[in-house]
Amino acid sequence: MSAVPVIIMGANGRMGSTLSHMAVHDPELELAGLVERKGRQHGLEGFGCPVVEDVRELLDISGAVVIDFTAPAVTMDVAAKAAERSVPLVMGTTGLNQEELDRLEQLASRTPMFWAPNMSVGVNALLRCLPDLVRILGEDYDLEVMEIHHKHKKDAPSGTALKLAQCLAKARNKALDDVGCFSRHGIIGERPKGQIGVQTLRGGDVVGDHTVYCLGPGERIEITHRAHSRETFASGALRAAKWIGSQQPGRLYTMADMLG
Ligand SMILES: NC(=O)C1=CN([C@@H]2O[C@H](COP(=O)(O)OP(=O)(O)OC[C@H]3O[C@@H](n4cnc5c(N)ncnc54)[C@H](O)[C@@H]3O)[C@@H](O)[C@H]2O)C=CC1
Ligand SMILES: O=C(O)C1=N[C@H](C(=O)O)C[C@H](O)C1
Repeated sequence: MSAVPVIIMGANGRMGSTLSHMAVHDPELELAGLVERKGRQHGLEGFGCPVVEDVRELLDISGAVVIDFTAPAVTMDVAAKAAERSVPLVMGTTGLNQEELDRLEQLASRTPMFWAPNMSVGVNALLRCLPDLVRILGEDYDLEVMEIHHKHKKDAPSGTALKLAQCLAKARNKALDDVGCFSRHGIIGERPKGQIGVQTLRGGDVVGDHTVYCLGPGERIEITHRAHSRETFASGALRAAKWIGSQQPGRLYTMADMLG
């Protein structure tokens, strides 16, 4: 089978750089092009592929897949351009609002698209198990999610923490918008039954930690996922890049679809 040509957005970013270094050593992939802002392109010429500012310059590459870990406005822009040219797209950007996610669903009718707020196998395995845990524990266990990330992260809470909390709420047939609590300060009174707390810590160079707490009478469960390096996320994204090209347009695919 021939190598899948990949185009990497934000190539000098923390994720873009990890993806580029991994893709160039993967025999099933061909690093076909890099996209980065003017003034941030230093060192990228060393990859030996075209380096551009506008992804449209690369969308004619036959069989190409675009990978995007940048920022919401950039992701929405590249999604529109990829849809226009029917180029498959894998996105990991977080901080997208519901309107933006709805727009991605619409654009996915024109080309296969994949989005996941966390591309690690571990977090996605946890998402699979949580509904059973919540159902078995019942309503007497208070549910909280806590996340820690490096000091450069721009969005809060993390996309993963939101996804975990949405999963917990859904397991109780609730919407996170109705039961989520995103900050506590001052005389807040007793914790309302059924509330799902989501708390954010920021500092240092933490790659990404997430803990789900189930706090019950006489006991508690704490489940923690810690990413040891960004390669964990990048390997999920590169696997998605190899997978997405053979999927039909029509919906926004995610890790659960790929992992089966
Ligand atoms: N889904 C997942 O598994 C993961 C998601 N993320 C998310 O990925 C996103 C990026 O994270 P980082 O790599 O840490 O950020 P970063 O700030 O290190 O990298 C973003 C890169 O995008 C570039 N960029 C900005 N505008 C651009 C444009 N118009 N065209 C091309 N490049 C442009 C920036 O110059 C920068 O190099 C965040 O939303 C983060 O939450 C991060 C890790 C894992
Ligand atoms: O910005 C990051 O670094 C990460 N972002 C993702 C998120 O918001 O959940 C995934 C990962 O935890 C790293």
